[in-house]
Amino acid sequence: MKKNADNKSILVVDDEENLRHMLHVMLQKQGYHVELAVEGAEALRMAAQKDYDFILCDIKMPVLDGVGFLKGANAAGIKSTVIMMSAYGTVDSAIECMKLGAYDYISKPFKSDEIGLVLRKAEERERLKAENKRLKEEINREFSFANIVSKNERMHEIFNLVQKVCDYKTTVLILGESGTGKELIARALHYNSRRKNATFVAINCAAIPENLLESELFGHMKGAFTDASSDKAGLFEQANGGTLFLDEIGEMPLALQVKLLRVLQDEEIRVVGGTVTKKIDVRVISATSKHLEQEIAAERFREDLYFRLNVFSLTLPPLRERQEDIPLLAAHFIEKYGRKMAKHVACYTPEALKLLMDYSWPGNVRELENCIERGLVLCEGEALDVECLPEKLRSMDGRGRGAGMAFDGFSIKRAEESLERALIRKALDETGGNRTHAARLLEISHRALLYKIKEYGME
Ligand SMILES: Nc1ncnc2c1ncn2[C@@H]1O[C@H](COP(=O)(O)OP(=O)(O)OP(=O)(O)O)[C@@H](O)[C@H]1O
Repeated sequence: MKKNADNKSILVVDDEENLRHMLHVMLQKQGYHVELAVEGAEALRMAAQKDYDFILCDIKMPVLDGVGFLKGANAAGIKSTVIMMSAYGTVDSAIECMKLGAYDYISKPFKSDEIGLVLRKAEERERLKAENKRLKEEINREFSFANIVSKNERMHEIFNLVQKVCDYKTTVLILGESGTGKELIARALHYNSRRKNATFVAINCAAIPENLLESELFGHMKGAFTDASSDKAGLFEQANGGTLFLDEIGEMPLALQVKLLRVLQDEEIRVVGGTVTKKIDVRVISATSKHLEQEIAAERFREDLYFRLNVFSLTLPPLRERQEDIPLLAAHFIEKYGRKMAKHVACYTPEALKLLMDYSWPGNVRELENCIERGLVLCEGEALDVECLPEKLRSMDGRGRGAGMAFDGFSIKRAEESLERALIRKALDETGGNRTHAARLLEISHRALLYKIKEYGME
């Protein structure tokens, strides 16, 4: 017979000598390393000393039967996968064993193929469990603080706050322009908390049509509306025990804001079309790039919900206010995409860095990440160079020409900032970094220049 068990260990527990012998021979042929016990108490002693992959255990035995063995195994924290063998008349006990944590049961008498099949199913489950564990660890690593890059003081204050608040159920509101890392911080809050083994569910409130958002969040009963052909659990239920991230909360329709407030206060949901309420334990993190105070003034956002969400708020600075992060983030993304594309790009050239530093990044870290990913596709050398960067960055030649073009949006304030930054850099270049002379060239006071250098993080 083909060996497929890869020398996995198995403990056979049965008081019938013939069956023990038959299983021993058969399982050994299939490649298992087999050991034997005659009843539950002996099996418990053996399993306490050695981690068997599987335990094949009879239900009816003298001294300690299968049910007693399972109870003892649970109490001793034995993690082996247990498969029960039930004889005629012990099916009820077999079901009790499943409730106690046995993986499956097989009815006696059985054919060798049957036992092989159950064991292979159990092996597949073990493989999936291990894979799941590995993926969870990978996710935990991905959203650990080590992967959130910054040396900016304000960002470090935020990391400290995240660490302080992550284990509490306190609702957190994350503010900041698009692409500043709000979702990344929300995930860090979840994956560094006691909730990390439960689900993190994210929803973008702006991306779901208004009429579907309620059922998406709270679930619906079959027939609640025309398309509700079956019961469906909502995101709150999926995130039970974990975290629900409500992105673009500023886009939530007013009618739904009332319902969300009630859920946050009562910690229970009512599914659409249902009559009963369900208790839920969900930590809610919300985020927006809008000014919610302005939304409240315009009567588009409820003040009471704002106070409920804003128990603890974190404001992420835009990338243009933490320029010192640009080289770090660029190196981080070069490493990340270099690895993904299997390309050995070590770093960036000084000229490329200058362009990255001069640009105002209206799309913040996301825009920088996209720019580096695109750059790596084009890059043929050891270092990311100017020609791999998008035209909009290159059109700023460091002499201030086209500086306004570095800004993609419509905000006059941001365009002015972008132009000011480029002119300051140009003046500093021209004067070899002499701030007094640069201020003179710029026709502003020395004090004003120092203030602007600090404000734009150009030190
Ligand atoms: N400090 C950082 N270190 C490493 N990667 C970052 C950092 N900040 C943001 N990123 C990356 O930038 C991208 C955008 O971040 P994220 O989606 O969290 O932004 P956001 O503020 O939620 O954007 P939006 O408001 O548009 O949803 C992501 O791929 C994220 O991993």
